[in-house]
This record gives sequence, structure tokens and C-alpha cells, in this order.
Amino acid sequence: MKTTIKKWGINAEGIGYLHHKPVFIKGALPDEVVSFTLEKEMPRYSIGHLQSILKESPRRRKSPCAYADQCDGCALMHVDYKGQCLMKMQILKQTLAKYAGYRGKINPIIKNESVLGYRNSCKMPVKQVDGKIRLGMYKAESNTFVSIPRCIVHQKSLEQTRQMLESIFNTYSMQAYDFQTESGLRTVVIKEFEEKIQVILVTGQDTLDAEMLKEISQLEQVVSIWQSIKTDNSVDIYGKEMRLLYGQKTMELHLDDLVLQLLPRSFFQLNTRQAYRLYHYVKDLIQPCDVLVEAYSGIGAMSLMLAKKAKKVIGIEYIEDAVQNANENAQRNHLKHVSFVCEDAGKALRDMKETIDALVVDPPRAGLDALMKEVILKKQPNQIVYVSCNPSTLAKDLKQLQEVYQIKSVQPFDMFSQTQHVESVVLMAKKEVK
Ligand SMILES: C[S@@+](CC[C@H](N)C(=O)[O-])C[C@H]1O[C@@H](n2cnc3c(N)ncnc32)[C@H](O)[C@@H]1O
Repeated sequence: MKTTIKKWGINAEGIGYLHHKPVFIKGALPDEVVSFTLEKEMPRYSIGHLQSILKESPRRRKSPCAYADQCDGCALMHVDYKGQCLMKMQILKQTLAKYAGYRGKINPIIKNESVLGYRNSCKMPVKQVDGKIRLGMYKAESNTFVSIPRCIVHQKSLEQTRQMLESIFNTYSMQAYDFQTESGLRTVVIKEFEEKIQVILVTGQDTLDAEMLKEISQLEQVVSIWQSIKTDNSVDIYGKEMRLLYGQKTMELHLDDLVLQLLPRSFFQLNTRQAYRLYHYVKDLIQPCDVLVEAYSGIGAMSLMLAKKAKKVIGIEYIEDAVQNANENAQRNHLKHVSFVCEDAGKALRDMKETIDALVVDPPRAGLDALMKEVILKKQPNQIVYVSCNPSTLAKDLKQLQEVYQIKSVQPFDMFSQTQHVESVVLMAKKEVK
């Protein structure tokens, strides 16, 4: 079968049509003519399997990653950077129009200066492949493990450390996790900030080899090793127990004149440089006010960057370690008017006594929950800045918030180059009552 690809799908598939029904074809790009076989037929769409490209898009390139065909991590490796930015703009525009009815201006995407080697952290599952320990990933929506010998979106030293760790694990005959014996290595998490590296080994009930730990501690830039014991099947990557095996407890990171600390469980944006630009962008949007709240505040980086914009700043976050970091970060930077509460964002906002002038929300991919939206529409802060990493949930949330708010600006950022993901900042102000 043959079709011309008309547009992008949200997961970077090309969308063509067969008898007026959309066909999603992974690997095909807009404007290409492709031949495909039908993989799955649903009532409203079909899934096609790309066979050959009969007319190639000028945006297609040879993938710079040797593992792109096996790894699902970066859906746009075969698209040049101009094409990637066009894809993100189109997806955002299409999604905001479809779900939020917004057809206004979208600013040009703020590009990533380092389109490779930008990721400051990785979380990689571990498996035994041909008797050797391998770090890799699971293919999307499947249990298929793919070992990744080299990843080019990781920061260079992060990636070097990852490869050396894999080799050390094999030297010491470390085993991948076994659910029967509840022992072995499950996941390896590595984070790098300012040329310092934190290693977190998620394992069963293992006592780790002292010589192996010594060798890891001697790797260049490694400043701490943690072990997290996890024997359950919960979605949380870490177990309840987190032991510091070597080095310093927190990682440090500087943004302008702020010093920020991070514990292993605390979230920080994956692309440090773009996060910094995004925080500055949000800072410029916020009008000076009395009370500013940031919901989903992580270690408080954005709240602290926004400190000068309000007489009182309150951050809300439900991970205890992140809140501890955030409050210590506020103290350490002598920002007495900034504080953080550990609570579900919607509940904490509901229970807040203060009149909120400006609200910044930076939720996870699932977007705002029902309580959060209900509370926002009830409390009606004058200004809202919505930072989103998922256009679909952003658009659905905006649809509801537009009962009271008007969208003033939409600014996409490319935080995750080579992938289909797009970060957006939407400024909203209360509609004038006529
Ligand atoms: C996208 S991150 C944003 C973090 C922060 N704004 C930053 O720039 O580093 C989302 C944060 O929301 C937190 N979170 C997720 N669901 C939450 C909830 N229901 N209530 C409070 N915090 C939540 C996560 O732990 C994570 O730190």
C-alpha cells in the first residue's frame, strides 16, 4: 500500500490516509510518499508498518545514533534539527487547537544549544544478556529489554561513567535482579551536575562488594554512591530504604547567585541549561505581587529564582526529600520569605489561607488533577503560568481554565532534542468581567 504523509502524530509517527482513515506510520515523515503494510485496523484509525520510502523528505537524515532502530528513547533521531522543531511546533499548535480551542499565536520554539549530550541524568534498567550485566531500556509499552552500548544524548562524562560502571559490574560478577531471591541489581541512576556525579544503585537485599564500591568511588567525578533497596513491584523507581555508601549526601548546583542542593530522590529538570533559560523566561512573565505560589516545585529552583517577584513565595511539592532540599535551599540563600510545604499540590492550595496573586504550576506529564483545577477556578489568582511537558494534558487543562482565564502567550522550549517531547510555558490572566 502507498500513501503520502500529511502530518506528524504526537508520538512522532507520520500520519497518512487510507480511504479517508488516518494511518499512523512509525518512521515516516510529513511530505514523504511511503509504501507500508497494515499492522492493525481500528474503527477510527490504522497502524501501518513502514516498508520503503518512495519520496524522501528533505528533513530526513542519517541517524547520528547507531542504536536508534532498537532504542525507543529518541523518536526523532532520523530528522534534522529544523524538522524536529517544526514537528514540536506543529504538535503544540494542533493539540491546543483540538483540545483547548486555542488558535492564537505560538511563539517560535526556544532552541536547545546542545542538541546532543544535554541529558544530566539517566535511569537505566539492568538485565543479564549472554551472561553479562547490561544497562539499557525497555521498549515503549513492552517488556522487551534493549541494551544500549552508547547513548549520545547523555552528557559526555555521565555517559563515560555509565559505560565504566557496566564494566565494573561485570568485573565483580554482579548479577541482574532476580525476583525469586530478591537480590541483584535492578536499576542504575546516574546524575551529573557541574562535573560531579552521583551514582544510585537500586538493588535487592544485597550487601555490595566493598572492592567494587571502592573502584566506583575512584571513577573521575564520582562524589557519592547510594544504594536503594527495592524488592516490591511498585512503580516508584526507588525502594523505601536509601543508604549513602560513599561520599557527600547532596549534590550542588548553581543558578545565577543561588546555590541549590539535591538529594537522590529529588527531581531536577533533565536539561540544566534549558531549565535555566526557562526559569528566567517565567521570571520575566511574573508581575511583582504579594503572594506567589509554585505548585509542583521540586527542589524549589524556580520558586527561588522568582523570589524577588513577591513579598511571600510558597512552593508545594509532595516528595519529602525535595521539600527538605527546597527549604534548606531557601535558608542557605537567605531568602526568608520563601518556604515550601510537603503536601499534594491540590490539597495544599485548597487549604492555603493567603490570597494568591500569582500561581506557577509545573506538573508531571499527567497534568493538573481535578482537585487542582477546581481549586484554581475557585481561588482565581490574577496570573497563572503553566509550565508543561505534555501538550495533550496541557490543552485539556487549558480548556477548563479558560472558563475564567485568557491565554496571553504560549512559548515552546526544546528541552529534549531528538525526542518528540516539547516543553511549553503558557501565561494566563483573568478575563476582564464586562
Ligand atoms: C515537572 S516536575 C517540576 C519540578 C520543578 N518545578 C522544577 O522545575 O524542577 C514536577 C514535580 O511535581 C512533583 N509532584 C508530582 N505530583 C505532585 C502532587 N500531586 N503534589 C505535589 N507535587 C507533585 C514531582 O515530585 C516533581 O518534583
